[in-house]
Amino acid sequence: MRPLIGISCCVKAFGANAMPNHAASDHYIRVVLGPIGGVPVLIPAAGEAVVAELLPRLDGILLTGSRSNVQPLLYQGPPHLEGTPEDAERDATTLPLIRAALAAGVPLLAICRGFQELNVALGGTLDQRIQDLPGRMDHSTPVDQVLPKVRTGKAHAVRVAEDGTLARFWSGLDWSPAAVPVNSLHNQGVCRAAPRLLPEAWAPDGTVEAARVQGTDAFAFGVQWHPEYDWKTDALSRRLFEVFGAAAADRALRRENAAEAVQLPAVAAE
Ligand SMILES: N[C@@H](CCC(=O)NCCCC(=O)O)C(=O)O
Repeated sequence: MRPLIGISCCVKAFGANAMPNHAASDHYIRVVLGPIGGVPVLIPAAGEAVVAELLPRLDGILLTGSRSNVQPLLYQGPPHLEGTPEDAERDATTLPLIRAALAAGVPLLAICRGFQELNVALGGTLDQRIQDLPGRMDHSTPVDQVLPKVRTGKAHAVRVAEDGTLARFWSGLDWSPAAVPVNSLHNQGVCRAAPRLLPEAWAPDGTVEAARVQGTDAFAFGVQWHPEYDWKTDALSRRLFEVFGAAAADRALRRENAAEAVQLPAVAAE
């Protein structure tokens, strides 16, 4: 049985009359079907009650990137600059989803906005426009930029902790912890890391680029970059998804065994 991987959706207005749609990019569907080796299950941005129903049936959670941003009120931050996109319904779904997934030991991989959500869900705060802060780099992409290479190409290098979980995921591959090239499509980033979030990779300006969640044996990891865009050509991106997929497959097996164990007494009684 392939693991069921929940994918967080945004609420986006498009189509006839710009009606609201619950949507996730095709890249996330392809990466679940590809190196993760699972079956994609879209999680609508429909709030906590749906999370409670869905989570026990899932084997992994993939938190997606988005042009929208976590509402500042959720981390006691100053209001966004006018025109900064938010998605309150997504926040009302993903933050409880993250806390519940960690409590239940459901493997979780968080990408870009998902990584920022992970930090906020666990009590951290965000910088809203890294490019405006003194001494920091511009990690963003112009919104009118359509060249595919912006997503698949590399924008800067990150330094990776040599003794961390990311280094372990990548063991046996050809890479150097001093400089791993990544793409970059964000304005915001971790300001104060949540107490349970342990940073494991940094951009040259100190921006946290990857972190693991402490206090759980489950796979619980986030990256600020976008491995979903280049896993076909980048072995490090691909490996990240494969390790997550293996953790989800393990959970699927345990769920299946537990379901069989529950059924056994009933069979014996017949
Ligand atoms: N809006 C946040 C999060 C950035 C993010 O998740 N970007 C995804 C962009 C996807 C794409 O354009 O291909 C921020 O700005 O930090």
